[in-house]
Amino acid sequence: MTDTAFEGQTVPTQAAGLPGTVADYIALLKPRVMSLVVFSGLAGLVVAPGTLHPVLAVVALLCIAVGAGAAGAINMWYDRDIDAVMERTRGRPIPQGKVNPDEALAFGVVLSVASVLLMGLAVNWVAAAILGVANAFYVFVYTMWLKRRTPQNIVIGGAAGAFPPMIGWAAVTGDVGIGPILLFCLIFFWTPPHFWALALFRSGDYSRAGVPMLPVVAGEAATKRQMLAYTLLLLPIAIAPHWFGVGGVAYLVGATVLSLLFILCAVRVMLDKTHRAAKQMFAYSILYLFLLLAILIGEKLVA
Ligand code: HEM
Ligand SMILES: CC(C)=CCC/C(C)=C/CC/C(C)=C/COP(=O)(O)OP(=O)(O)O
Repeated sequence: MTDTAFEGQTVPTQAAGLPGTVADYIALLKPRVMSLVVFSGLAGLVVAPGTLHPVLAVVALLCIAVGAGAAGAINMWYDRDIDAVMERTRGRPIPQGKVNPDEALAFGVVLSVASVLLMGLAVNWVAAAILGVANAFYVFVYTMWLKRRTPQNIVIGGAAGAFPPMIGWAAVTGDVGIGPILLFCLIFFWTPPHFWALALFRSGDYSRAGVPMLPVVAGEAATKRQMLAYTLLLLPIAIAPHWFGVGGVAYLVGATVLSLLFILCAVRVMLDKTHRAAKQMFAYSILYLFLLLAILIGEKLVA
């Protein structure tokens, strides 16, 4: 493998004709992000009324994992130009020349179609349809349409990541009611503070790549105000499932305390002149969603 200089960094060029390794293809699926996506699908599956055969439950989760990962691979294919100039993403398989863009696209498309078909044939077509919509939303609405055009990209595009609990729920019941809609809302309103916390300390990346993320376009102060507004909105939204029979008292208490801490994070970010509080808020955002979903799952399992 040879190396070329890229913006002061050393970036390996593609090893002539060599296919990427398994690890490179796994990296295309954005596995760390997708782990929480799958966990949110599991939460929908567990809290839905009724039961699903354990084998089918595993198949449903596998389809969510593969479908979401495949959308991530197509996102990496489309965004290969900006990924190459952002410090956070320039180590990815395509900008590193480890996977050919056409192969990444084919990989993503084949897995997207396969995950939806398998979900439909093995589980049910309602869950399959929502998986297909989530996949298409991430690829076409967020990645191709909004990401490079508007600072509201992740507010609208965030809907893609909010579908997995609904998919898990529909895998069990074959339909969608108020419960999964509220879980959708939870992730939908969680996404802006989750992402903008990261965008605050990565704004140099986005500005260099010409991506109009909120801190780049509207500035840090406006972004911080928006983050606080979303965390305030999230408090009643996070506890709402409890009033509709999804999540018991432990969930109500957990959602209240965790949401108040999220608001506190947003206040600290507003007062912080450095990016320390934003980094902590980004890490907390992941813990917040993980713990909320874990309480939901745990409570249902011990009931
Ligand atoms: C449009 C919606 C979203 C946007 C724009 C977004 C953006 C991001 C970005 C840019 C990162 C950094 C990734 C990296 O460094 O490789 C990240 C990390 C992460 N996101 Fe999100 N996210 C969104 C929705 C979600 C959803 C719905 C989930 C799960 C339910 C999620 C879970 C995570 C996790 C677990 C990480 C940490 C990954 C790591 O450890 O590196 N995100 N997110
Ligand atoms: C079932 C299904 C299809 C679910 C989709 C799940 C989903 C939309 C998760 C969030 C996507 C995500 C990591 C966005 C990152 O933004 P980016 O792509 O701009 O981040 P990057 O700069 O790291 O590429």
